[in-house]
Amino acid sequence: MRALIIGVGQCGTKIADLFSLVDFEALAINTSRGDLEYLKHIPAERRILIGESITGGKGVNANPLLGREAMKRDLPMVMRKIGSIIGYEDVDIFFLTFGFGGGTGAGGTPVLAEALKEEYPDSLVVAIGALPLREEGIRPTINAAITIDKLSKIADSIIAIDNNKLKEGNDDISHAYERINYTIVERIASLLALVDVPGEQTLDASDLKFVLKAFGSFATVGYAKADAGKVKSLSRLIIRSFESEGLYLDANIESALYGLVAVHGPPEVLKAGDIFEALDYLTNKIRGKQIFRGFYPDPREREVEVVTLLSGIYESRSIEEIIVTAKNYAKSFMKAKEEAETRKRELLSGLPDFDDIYPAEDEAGEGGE
Ligand SMILES: Nc1nc2c(ncn2[C@@H]2O[C@H](COP(=O)(O)OP(=O)(O)OP(=O)(O)O)[C@@H](O)[C@H]2O)c(=O)[nH]1
Repeated sequence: MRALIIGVGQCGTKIADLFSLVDFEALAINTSRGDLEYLKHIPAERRILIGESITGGKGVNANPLLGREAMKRDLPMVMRKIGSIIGYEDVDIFFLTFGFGGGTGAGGTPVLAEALKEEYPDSLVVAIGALPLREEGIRPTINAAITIDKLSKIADSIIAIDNNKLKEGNDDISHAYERINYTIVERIASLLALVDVPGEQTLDASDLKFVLKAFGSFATVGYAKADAGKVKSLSRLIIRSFESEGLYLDANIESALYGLVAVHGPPEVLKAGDIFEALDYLTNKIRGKQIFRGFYPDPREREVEVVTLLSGIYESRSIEEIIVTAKNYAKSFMKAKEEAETRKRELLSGLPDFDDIYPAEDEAGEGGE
């Protein structure tokens, strides 16, 4: 299976950079030259500066209108670059990584997603976006809500990562982001690493594409890992991967349409009875009742790793909170704006124009003679 990871904006390019570290094909797109230079693993020729004519390479300061414009202006150059990386072998899935709350990622990602869909209709476009922290204030929430709406009409699935759910205690923010980014990459890389790999019962690219082709609804990746010697019940470990602590989005998994579970570990632990018990449980729990599965017994392995992907989710508290907050804010903002306009009209109405007060230039001249 071929996946191409494209990071947009600072958050997105940092995540793409980690994918590059674990050997995925990745590229980085940003309006900020400094942020592109800061990356460690994506080669320089795969870092694309956009919107230089608008921002001078200095970023868009959380303004998604500028992020959108930057991507639009430089889209031909971006698509040429992507085409040259792809060459003649098809890409199965484009993963676009970005932060929902910023300007470059939120504004630029939907534009790029649409162009990719048009140019590569057989490939999937899956958005992987970090949702803003509550304490960041209203603008990131608005940016996120509008971007969710746009992507839901373009992308095949949206894997939303709720920063609020992954941020722990008093972690300082840059460490928190770093840890969250590792978590995202570890989970998705583990999942992708198990596709098209020989095993007991395997997952291939078409299974993964089937699960992710979910008309722009939400998907979430769960994960659980344990020392093989310490696993008392594999079925409980599997269930843990998709119960709430395993997921990084507050979501009602019962609303999911499709699921996929991959289990990797030493053969003596991968007992069929245990695996089927957990799969039956998950199949009955989700609305769509379709679960794809892959078991990968590996005698060299000492840990058991479970990756779960649930898609077609349309009930999520994390998402609802953002949409409702943005809608309420928009409503009260529009009302305040209307009131301000009414007051302005009332205050200024009845004022004369200059010519009502001052005599015209030639009249003044005549008067002066
Ligand atoms: N998980 C995660 N979230 C991040 C990270 N960096 C920023 N964010 C989130 O992403 C949003 C900001 O997006 P950025 O990527 O920094 O912004 P940008 O797209 O580069 O846009 P501009 O900075 O405005 O040019 C905020 O809501 C942050 O919470 C990160 O490294 N990891």
